[in-house]
Amino acid sequence: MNIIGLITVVISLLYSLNYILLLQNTLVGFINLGFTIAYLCTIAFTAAHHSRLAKIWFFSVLMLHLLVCTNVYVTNASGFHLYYFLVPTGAFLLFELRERVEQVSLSLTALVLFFYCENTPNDAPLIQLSDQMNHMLYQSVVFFTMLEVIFVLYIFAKQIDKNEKLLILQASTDSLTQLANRHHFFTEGKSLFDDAVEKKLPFTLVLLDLDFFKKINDQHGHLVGDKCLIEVTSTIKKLCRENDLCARIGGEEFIVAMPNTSIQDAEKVAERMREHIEACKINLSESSKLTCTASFGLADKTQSTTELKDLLIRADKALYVAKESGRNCVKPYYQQAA
Ligand SMILES: Nc1nc2c(ncn2[C@@H]2O[C@H](COP(=O)(O)OP(=O)(O)OP(=O)(O)O)[C@@H](O)[C@H]2O)c(=O)[nH]1
Repeated sequence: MNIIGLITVVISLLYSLNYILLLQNTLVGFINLGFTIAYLCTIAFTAAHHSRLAKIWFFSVLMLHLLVCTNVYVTNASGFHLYYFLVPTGAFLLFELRERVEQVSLSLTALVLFFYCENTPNDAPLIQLSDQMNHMLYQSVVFFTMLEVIFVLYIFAKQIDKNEKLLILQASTDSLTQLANRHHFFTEGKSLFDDAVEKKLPFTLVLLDLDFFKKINDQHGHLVGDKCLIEVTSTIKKLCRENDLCARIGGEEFIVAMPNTSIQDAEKVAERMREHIEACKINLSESSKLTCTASFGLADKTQSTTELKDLLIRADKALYVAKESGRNCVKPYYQQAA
């Protein structure tokens, strides 16, 4: 709103200077300066967080201004009433979606005023203009209208782009940990896996699950449980490489896809993660701290794993073995095959 208000202030100021300096009519110039100050108030209202009032004020001043231009300063031959076309576009862009009443009523008012100005001749304008000057003003109106439409559409396109990016991010991110969610993991992970198959490069999945997490929730509450999940997330992220894909695929279940990593190397990383999680202390109060542990299951791409889900099944089996072996340990799938 501030940018549009500011642009309008500049355009209105240019017209004021035109009336005073070129057309030598100080009365009209000063009336127009009054409207310029009124546009400036829009910025003041926005700064004072009266956003809805600022928008209503802006469009009301604009419509009154156009009426005065067309029916007091000059005549409709100068085409000032063409600026009414900007009102519906601006109103639908600037008001919130729920502010339908404002959008529709301002647009309808602009429509009515346009036809009123179009059909009402001004027999006694304050400035008598030659045909040439009328034509020049008419062209300036078309020029500024087009400029503002381009600007408004540009902002609109940027807003759509921003919203689209936000929606994509929200649809692919876990809101608590900000990690990729299950859906995103399977989409992104599949392309990483397929790439590894194509290039015949190693690829390992590390699946980890917090131990006795239900007990943590039951004893300390869900907020503390959430704190654990956030802490574990930061530990995993700290120890992963940039190319690894980390995700939260269940309540207390995380996964890391490690492209171009052998199961032996991934095991070392997983062991480091396990140690860091075990060493991590979550503050419950000044004097008490909570620790948690996690179990890990690993599986790597082999000749017999043609799909990501095959790897996940194996990593899940390895995780089961880790849980059965007393938890807080790392179990690669190949150890069980032996
Ligand atoms: N705080 C919190 N808890 C969650 C969230 N999602 C799932 N949980 C809890 O995680 C717990 C998982 O419990 P279980 O599946 O029994 O696993 P566990 O207690 O960790 O036992 P093991 O995995 O066998 O060591 C449940 O109590 C869920 O309510 C979450 O977003 N926040």
